[in-house]
Amino acid sequence: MNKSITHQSGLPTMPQTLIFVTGNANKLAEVKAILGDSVPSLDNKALDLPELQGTLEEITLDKARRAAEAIGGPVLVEDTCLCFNALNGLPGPYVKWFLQSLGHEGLNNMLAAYEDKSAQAVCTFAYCAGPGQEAILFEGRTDGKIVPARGPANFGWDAVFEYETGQTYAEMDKSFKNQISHRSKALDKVKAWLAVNHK
Ligand SMILES: O=c1nc[nH]c2c1ncn2[C@H]1C[C@H](O)[C@@H](COP(=O)(O)OP(=O)(O)OP(=O)(O)O)O1
Ligand SMILES: [Mg+2]
Repeated sequence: MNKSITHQSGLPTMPQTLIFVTGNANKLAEVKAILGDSVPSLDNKALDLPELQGTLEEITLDKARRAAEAIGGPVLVEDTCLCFNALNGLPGPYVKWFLQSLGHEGLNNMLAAYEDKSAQAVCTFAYCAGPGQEAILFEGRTDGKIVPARGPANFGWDAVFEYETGQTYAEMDKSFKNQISHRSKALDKVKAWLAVNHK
């Protein structure tokens, strides 16, 4: 159970344990590696929450609300998008379903008609203090381009996303990915905010 600090007003604020809710073990491993001991109160819960359709902000805010209701306390969630510039940002938040149906080759084929293979990896974290509370967003973006798969295929679209070094995310040392990734950029903002607001 979460313990909470009580303000003079009597309203509970900033409970000590923050639950990161995700159904994705690879995301969890990266979040733990990036945050290290900097957020000692972080725990996690494996739940695959239903996701709304809409903008990435709407989807992540709604995901946070559902997570806070499921957990009954403060939560962190994140939603990851892969946005193809030639397709005005699609598949974006729907990349999970495109990847599941079409695979790495299908993601490449989606861009066959376009010269522009550039893409952005976007990670949006949301913090929600509890059921019925408004969530706050933290976004990180990394530019790259879509290439035929190279490297281990064990995490989503890592093998088809090439960074400016010429390596795909999948070919990188994990520690290097965790320095330059969309997720690490978003977590820098989360970390700074938690340091002030969540003790
Ligand atoms: O760094 C990444 N490198 C490669 N692929 C990635 C990355 N991060 C997420 N992904 C994949 C997982 C899923 O196919 C889609 C995002 O969908 P998304 O809903 O955010 O993730 P999910 O459903 O697996 O976990 P969650 O329970 O946190 O919603 O992109
Ligand atoms: Mg999901």
